[in-house]
Amino acid sequence: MGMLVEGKWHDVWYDTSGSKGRFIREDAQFRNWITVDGSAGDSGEAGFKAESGRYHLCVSLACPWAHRTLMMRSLKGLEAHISVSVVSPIMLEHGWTYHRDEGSSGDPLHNAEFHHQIYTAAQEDYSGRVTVPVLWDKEQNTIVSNESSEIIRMLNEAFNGITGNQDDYYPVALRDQIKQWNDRIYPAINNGVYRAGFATTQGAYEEAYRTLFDALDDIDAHLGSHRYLTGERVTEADIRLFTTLIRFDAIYHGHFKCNRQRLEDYDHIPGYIRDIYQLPGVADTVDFDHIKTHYYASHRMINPTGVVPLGPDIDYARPHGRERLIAA
Ligand SMILES: N[C@@H](CCC(=O)N[C@@H](CS)C(=O)NCC(=O)O)C(=O)O
Repeated sequence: MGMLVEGKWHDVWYDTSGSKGRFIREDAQFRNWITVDGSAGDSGEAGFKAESGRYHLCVSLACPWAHRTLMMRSLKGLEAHISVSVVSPIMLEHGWTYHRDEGSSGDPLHNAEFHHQIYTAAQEDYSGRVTVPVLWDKEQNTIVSNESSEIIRMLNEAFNGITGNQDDYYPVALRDQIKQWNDRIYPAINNGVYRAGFATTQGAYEEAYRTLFDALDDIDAHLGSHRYLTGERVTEADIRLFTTLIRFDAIYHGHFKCNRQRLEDYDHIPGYIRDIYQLPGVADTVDFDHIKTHYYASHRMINPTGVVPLGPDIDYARPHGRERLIAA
């Protein structure tokens, strides 16, 4: 774990000393947009036009933020149009790497050994965290975006003319509802599990834990009468929630101390997880080997031995029974 300072790699863990032990996630810095016609917006920088074969995603199969982009790529039928490389699940003093012997696909873009080389290839003097996902433009040789919430919106709408896939996970009529869910779920759940797991004081941990389970309780109750968060159709809010939920019992419950209960012990959340898991193509984006190896073997500050637990043994392919909520 580390970061770049003016293009040079430094091996440092998250600094919580100025925030009373609270983990604060840094904002992503590359925030450009792919559009249908490549229009650059008002700021005048070069635009990014949706084209088949031009863009590439660098992901970790372990990372819930990167997982959003893989899910959207799959649901929108973009596999043949946007290529992917996968980092090693083990992230230690060099940050994310492309070590093939540890399960990485290698880096087809620059044959880089380290993911931070992708950042300095885009911007020589980059300062900041070196995260996945990264959406890379092979034409301009630069990073379009390293913010998953924005990448999934681009994948949802910019490539429809190329794929013919018109499925809309961010429909205009549901945007207010989606925003309300995202605004609650991001701090309390997506980032909430990290706030619990990376807290370095008892108070910071307890605050995150309570907020997390309050939100999960509310969602479980909501899902008792709604198949998906906004009702009858899957939206980006479900995709964003799913990537945290699918990791919860295997990782966050133990490793991040989110252990009031397992998600499997809720009434409605387990069926909801399986419902999304069983959407076409989604199961193929879930890799528990990478997920478990990454968290348990990389966060040596939390798990110094790096030993990876064998359980839990949960069958996400078993029937979910949630079709009944559509007719209700
Ligand atoms: N806001 C970013 C966050 C991405 C992120 O934090 N990814 C984690 C992996 S789960 C990462 O790469 N962390 C490395 C680091 O912080 O040094 C997004 O949603 O894309």
